[in-house]
Amino acid sequence: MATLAITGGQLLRPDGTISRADVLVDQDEGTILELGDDLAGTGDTNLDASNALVTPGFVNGHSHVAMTLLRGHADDKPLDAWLQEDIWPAEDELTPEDIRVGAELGLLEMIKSGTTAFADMYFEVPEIAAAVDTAGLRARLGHGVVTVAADEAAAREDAQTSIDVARELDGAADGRISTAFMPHSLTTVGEEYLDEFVPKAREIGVPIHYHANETTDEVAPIVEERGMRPLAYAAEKGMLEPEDFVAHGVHVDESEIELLAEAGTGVIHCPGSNMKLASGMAPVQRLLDAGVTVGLGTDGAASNNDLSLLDEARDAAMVGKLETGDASAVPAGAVAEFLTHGTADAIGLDTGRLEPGSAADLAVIDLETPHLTPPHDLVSHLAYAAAAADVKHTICDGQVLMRDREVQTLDERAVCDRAREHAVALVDRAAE
Ligand SMILES: N[C@@H](CCSC[C@H]1O[C@@H](n2cnc3c(=O)[nH]cnc32)[C@H](O)[C@@H]1O)C(=O)O
Ligand SMILES: [Zn+2]
Repeated sequence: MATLAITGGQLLRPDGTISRADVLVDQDEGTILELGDDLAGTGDTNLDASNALVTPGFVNGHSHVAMTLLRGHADDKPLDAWLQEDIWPAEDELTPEDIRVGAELGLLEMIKSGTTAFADMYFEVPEIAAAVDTAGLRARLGHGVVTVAADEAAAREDAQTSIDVARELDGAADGRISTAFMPHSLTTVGEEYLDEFVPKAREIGVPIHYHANETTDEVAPIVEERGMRPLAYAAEKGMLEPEDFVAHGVHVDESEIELLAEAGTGVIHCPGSNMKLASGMAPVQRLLDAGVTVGLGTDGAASNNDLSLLDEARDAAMVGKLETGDASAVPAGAVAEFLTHGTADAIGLDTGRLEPGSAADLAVIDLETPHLTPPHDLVSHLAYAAAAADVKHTICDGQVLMRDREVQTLDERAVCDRAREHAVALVDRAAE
């Protein structure tokens, strides 16, 4: 058995407290063997965590990782115009190789900012899975279905692809990859396709993930046409099960909050994207008060514009206070849960807690820097002051993905060079 010891650090425990502990990892099993006062010298390899905070690897509950190629391509527009005028035309030009290159760039950024697990909706998913396999992260992947502009044959094929991808890739990358059926949203996928394909997702036993109630423009047509709130419609379509999770949930009313709480369906809060596209402020504290499982996501890099969950954590705390007018809303402890097991639970991945037997997915945050001094409260630092560049080691499934800020599984220079070339060529093609 190969072992790894992470020694000298302060450890974020599943109950949200922080105390001194070393960690011993079984690298073959990818699990934590032991937590102890003095495990220095017990591992085959050692990572130094002195004057550092050891946390579960961060979990990104909603992303479109290959969209890194479109970072900075279209800014300062609302959702509908942004998608229709800029993003979808550029995405029409994406080749499978572009998606592989964009995914590698996104995964590089995730590793460098302490993220070890994520949920992702995109297309050419086998390319993304291959990148995840190489990079070493854990993921729940799915093919996003859009039927609005498609004829019936193309729409059914798109939905069938989402089912096939979910079936075929589940368990890939030595079990680090799981999947979901991913209709894009309740307004971009026709009812007949939900009726046909939601039961197929249930048959193969995968969760359903979709964008919901992101903007008022998405809520109004459903209320008008059907006389019911979008999430009541989702429940009627069988898309509000405990394993399912929706992105955004910005414009949800009390009846929908209750539906989510009763169903046990998770909500992935994406405050950066919601602010940038001016979509609105999700009622996160009310969701928490009602008992809804809330996670955190960056959304794609074209609406954020980075994939760092530490930025997202601070945004979540700040927006939570602004939305309620109450400075005690969405406190640091809640944000620490969003970063770790809160989001893992929402997307159904068994990670986010550091205890013997659990997944060895960890991030080590260097505290030896002015903006993380003094150490009154390290949970506060996690929520309000830490940044991506403070992450010095990242471990997933017992493997060291980054050591001393040096990524081990991807060649940083080569990935960035390739991404630059592919992104420039892509935007040129889209402009033709
Ligand atoms: N099969 C579809 C792709 C769907 S993937 C998921 C889609 O979600 C888009 N997307 C990214 N961020 C958001 C968001 O915040 N709301 C809605 N859609 C988004 C993204 O650009 C991508 O087109 C097609 O071929 O067009
Ligand atoms: Zn999205």
